[in-house]
Amino acid sequence: MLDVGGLVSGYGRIGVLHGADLTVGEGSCVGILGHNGMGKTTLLRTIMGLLPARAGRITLDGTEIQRLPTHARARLGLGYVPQGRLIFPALSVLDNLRFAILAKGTAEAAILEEILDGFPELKRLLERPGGALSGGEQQLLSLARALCGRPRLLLLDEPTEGIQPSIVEAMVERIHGLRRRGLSVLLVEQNLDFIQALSDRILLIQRGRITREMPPAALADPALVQEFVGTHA
Ligand SMILES: Nc1ncnc2c1ncn2[C@@H]1O[C@H](COP(=O)(O)OP(=O)(O)OP(=O)(O)O)[C@@H](O)[C@H]1O
Repeated sequence: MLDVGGLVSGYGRIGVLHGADLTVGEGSCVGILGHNGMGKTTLLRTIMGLLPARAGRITLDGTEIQRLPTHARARLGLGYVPQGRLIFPALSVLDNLRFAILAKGTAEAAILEEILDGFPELKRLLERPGGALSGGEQQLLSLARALCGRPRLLLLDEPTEGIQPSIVEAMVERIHGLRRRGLSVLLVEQNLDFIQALSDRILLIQRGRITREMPPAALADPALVQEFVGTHA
């Protein structure tokens, strides 16, 4: 479904991705692991069109999208949950969701009902300002917002960062549920249990390139984890 080849991007004169290659098959979940600063967020932002690709190709279901603006990529089925839950803190939960639906331009009531059925935790918080939610609740809102666009492939950037274990479990359940309904996922994550629970394949990113692929079971090997994951570049 997603095919990325030779992707190059960065910030100003700083190169970050130096020819990244990866694929995500229809209905599958691919996890990306790597030390801090290796380019995981940059990879997702470039796929979503928030950063321009300087070279390389991004193909979604056979259509080249690397030159399309972000909203066109969203219309073709890409959804993005950025790191750090970029919700509107002053808007209520309901208005945060409405805003996302407005951006999609589809019938509000039907989508709202569908989304809230999947997020019972948010249903009782609809009038509360987004900024007054706990970190985990904000993360669920951020996920719910991305789903308002009815994506077929979801790009998830460290969804468990700074949230309590019970919400991590809820996120795993939620994402499993979405996958059962056919959603594909590209997941950047430092939480090894989370990435192992969700991914069919795990890719390692080192200095802006995908250098290795491994099955999720390989994360049981502490030496391997020590070598490729962690906080030091
Ligand atoms: N807006 C920016 N301007 C300049 N350099 C940036 C910018 N954002 C990120 N970088 C640099 O690009 C490199 C890759 O950053 P990126 O956020 O993609 O890494 P990451 O693998 O997602 O790291 P982390 O796990 O810490 O989120 C880093 O060296 C970072 O300092």
